Amino acid sequence: MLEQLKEEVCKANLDLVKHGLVIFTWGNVSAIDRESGLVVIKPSGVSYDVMKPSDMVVLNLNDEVVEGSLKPSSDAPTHLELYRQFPNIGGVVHTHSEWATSWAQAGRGIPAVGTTHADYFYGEIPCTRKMTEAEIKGEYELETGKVIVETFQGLDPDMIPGVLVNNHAPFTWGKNADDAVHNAVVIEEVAKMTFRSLTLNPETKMDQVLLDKHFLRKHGKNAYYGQNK
Ligand SMILES: O=C(CO)[C@@H](O)[C@H](O)COP(=O)(O)O
Repeated sequence: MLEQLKEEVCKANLDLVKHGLVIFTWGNVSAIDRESGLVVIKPSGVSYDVMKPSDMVVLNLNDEVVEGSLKPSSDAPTHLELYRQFPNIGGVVHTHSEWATSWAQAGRGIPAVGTTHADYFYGEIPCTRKMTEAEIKGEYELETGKVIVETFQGLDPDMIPGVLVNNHAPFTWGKNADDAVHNAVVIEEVAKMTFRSLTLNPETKMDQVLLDKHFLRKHGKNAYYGQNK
């Protein structure tokens, strides 16, 4: 099981490069085996050019390395906090993709103004609040995870599978690593298109009925916004 998950996570990390979402060693992808509670994540600082499945690092949800000789991604504490608090997710992605990072650095959430967005995110993709000095000076990556979870109080992470971390960059998630990468590609595309739409027409908005139509058609009748399931 873990060997297959290492293959999947390694491929997902390499797919970030394929989709043009990362350069150098930026970004990271992980996945969790919910049965064992073990998380497989990219090693820190390793070039994608030489990355292979056996380089992946295995952690438990207490952030302890249980397998692997390399250092886990520096963002591992953020991934782990999301797995602890969002029980339905199976994969997490972090990138510094250009357009989504621009919205994050501006401290703005991405509003839903089109059906491309609505097919994947049921409403605005939120931006977290600024982190406090204490949070930044503390266990920064863990605190980053906590501020993401705080941002989703009253929101359903299964219906909005992504977030912009203020002054930082996007995180996305999904049912597995591949799904999380898919959402990372989409958040970058809607970041680009929404910026252009608002530049052309700052007043543009999307009716709730159209948002409902597109999201509910793709994700089923039980999906609803702003309530706990
Ligand atoms: O967010 C960041 C840096 O701000 C990360 O995306 C790093 O760029 C990748 O770190 P590793 O996963 O290689 O530790």
